[in-house]
Amino acid sequence: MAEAPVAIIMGSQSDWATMRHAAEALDILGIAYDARIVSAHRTPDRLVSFAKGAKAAGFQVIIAGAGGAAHLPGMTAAMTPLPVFGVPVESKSLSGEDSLLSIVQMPAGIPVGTLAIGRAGAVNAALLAAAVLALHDSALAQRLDAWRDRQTASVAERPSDEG
Ligand SMILES: Nc1c(C(=O)O)ncn1[C@@H]1O[C@H](COP(=O)(O)O)[C@@H](O)[C@H]1O
Repeated sequence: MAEAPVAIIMGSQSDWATMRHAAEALDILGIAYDARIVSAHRTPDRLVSFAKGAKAAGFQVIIAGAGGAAHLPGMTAAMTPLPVFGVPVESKSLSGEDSLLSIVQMPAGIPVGTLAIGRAGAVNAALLAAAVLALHDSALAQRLDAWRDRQTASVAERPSDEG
């Protein structure tokens, strides 16, 4: 079994600026993860070996971030029974709409849980991964509740000039 229940994979080093927000959210929740660069286009053999072996390696959830022609989440989902959450990384040319559409429009039968473009999507992918793991981990469920309580408490009732 892998020591980390969550794999964060991304198509390029350049995606880490976005995907590190997923990693940070997992850190806050005390969830171990393994972050790797895997590209359906540039490292296809690495993708096949990772995706086919992910369950046997002990991963329980996969977060996959990619930009542009973002085939990574869908191709990963095609080769593993594990839940895959896809994060569209904001691209320079088309602002991430290309990434979003590449990830979200999967054919029936092979699902990818698709998040928002960019940082919000990366954070929410981590929170969804946490929610899945919390179904069978009551201590984590309590940490997740506490995280939400802190978020709620941090929202002021009125706007301030100081921001
Ligand atoms: N979409 C994919 C895949 C894939 O889907 O397998 N592999 C790399 N890429 C994307 O190419 C973009 C540009 O990559 P570079 O910055 O390395 O040129 C990245 O956002 C990456 O996710």
